[in-house]
Amino acid sequence: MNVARLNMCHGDREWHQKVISSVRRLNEEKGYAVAVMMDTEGSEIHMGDLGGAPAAKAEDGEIWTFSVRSFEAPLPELTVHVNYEGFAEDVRVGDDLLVDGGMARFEVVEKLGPDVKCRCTDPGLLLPRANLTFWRDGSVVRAKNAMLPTITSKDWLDIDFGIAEGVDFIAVSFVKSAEVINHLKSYIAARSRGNDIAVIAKIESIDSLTNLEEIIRASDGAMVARGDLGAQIPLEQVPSIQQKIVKLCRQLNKPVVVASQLLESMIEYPIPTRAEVADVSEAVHQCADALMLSGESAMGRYPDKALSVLSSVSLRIERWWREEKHHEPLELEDVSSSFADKISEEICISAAKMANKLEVDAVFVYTKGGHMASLLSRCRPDCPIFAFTNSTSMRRRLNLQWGLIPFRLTFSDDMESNLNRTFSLLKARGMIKPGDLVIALSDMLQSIQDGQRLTVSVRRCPGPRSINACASRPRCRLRPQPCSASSTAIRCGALGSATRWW
Ligand SMILES: Nc1ncnc2c1ncn2[C@@H]1O[C@H](COP(=O)(O)OP(=O)(O)O)[C@@H](O)[C@H]1O
Ligand SMILES: C=C(OP(=O)(O)O)C(=O)O
Ligand SMILES: [K+]
Ligand SMILES: [Mg+2]
Repeated sequence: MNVARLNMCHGDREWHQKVISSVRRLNEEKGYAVAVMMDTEGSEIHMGDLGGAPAAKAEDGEIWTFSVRSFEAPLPELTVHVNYEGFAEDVRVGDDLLVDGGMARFEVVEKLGPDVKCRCTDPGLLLPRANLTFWRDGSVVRAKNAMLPTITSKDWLDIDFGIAEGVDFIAVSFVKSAEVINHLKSYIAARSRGNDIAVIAKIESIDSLTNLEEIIRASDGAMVARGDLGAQIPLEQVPSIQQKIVKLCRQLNKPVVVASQLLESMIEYPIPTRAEVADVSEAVHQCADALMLSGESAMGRYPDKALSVLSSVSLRIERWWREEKHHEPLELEDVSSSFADKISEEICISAAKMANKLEVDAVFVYTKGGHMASLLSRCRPDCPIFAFTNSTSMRRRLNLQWGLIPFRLTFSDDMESNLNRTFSLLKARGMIKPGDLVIALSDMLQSIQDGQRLTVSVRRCPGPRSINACASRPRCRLRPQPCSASSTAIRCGALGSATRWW
């Protein structure tokens, strides 16, 4: 895994703090760079805790009470609490009430003050804190519920917690506009004392689709949060919207995560369905930056298996796609706003083209702010990109982006020494071998080399060549790491040519 997501809908801060400490400890002990992403709860409408019961079964035709009243455990029979006070006002008799996007369905039959009586029309299992949406005439109802804030007072406390803990990413649930992203970014800038936290917009509501481009422009990345998205729009629209968001993010040079239900059946079974494997394959083929598990690793029976399946399927698809040269090149539009940036952008485009044409074994990029690495990742070259940065937090952050294998390196003013040290570092890890052809580029060379625009160089890895130099040493970053009850994301694209070493 490359990123651990903490979903603030579940667990308390103390619990999340323990997960963060475990990730930190593993990073230190094993030299990993697993990043932490905190994910806000937002104003989602959901059921209560079912009075401590793990689940409740709703049968066809049963009349259930959905109430905004609070109850002492145990709950009265066939009754659930709803967390949103305006619920009874917003719904109308005849509305459809969907639990978890349709895992169970009810029809509203009567309203009695704070209580709403509903008849079960699709029987199913109700899980604690399950999401609720109500539908009228084929669309999700947007009444007073649409006015709820994107970041609630509880979310602000969670965000303060995230800043204090030094998380790497904050993912904002149910984003409706770019303003909320801008607001959060200034809030973070004022409080995090130079420790930049990237803000990821979760695309999972109708409003986020209406304002898609401005939201993504304002954010440092996006997540196609298909769980809630599929509960807000007709399901058949989700695949095309996923494709559109992934493409748009690449055009705008923002990392994009495809999330939810990738291997859903592995919550219960040790192997995925064929359809799930095809879904993973599609996301990899679309060149998404990262794929995210949720229930599979948060509460499933096979969290580590699910992660290995996600990793091995992605590896296989990437290898196939590279060997067969299956990808259609995407015409990249300009992203740079200044001339200096434009130079970096053009260098990256040329370097990626060169890497593919010369069939080099790797690209090295030396970057302090991460910009050059992300511009290179955007070109999706056919080889791994080893990114060297002088900060551990930037290293973790780069871990989300397609194709980047980030390392921390104390930069010296002498670029030759930087290069030699990185050759040694990667040789020692079996990631390159003597004789390998490498393209090195940097967004620091300009200042180091006193104005010379020497930013791209083609090298061979020094040392005696030996065919078996890197034989069969599995790379430690691919071993699944323990991660109880949080979501996990893996980054795509970094592993292609490395797989032949297995
Ligand atoms: N920290 C946690 N502790 C216990 N259960 C969790 C935790 N995180 C997630 N879960 C369980 O895993 C399911 C799927 O996780 P996720 O997609 O993150 O949440 P949700 O379904 O609420 O959006 C949740 O519905 C919940 O039952
Ligand atoms: C990733 C998602 O958000 P969450 O799991 O927080 O509901 C989703 O809805 O797909
Ligand atoms: K959430
Ligand atoms: Mg969601």
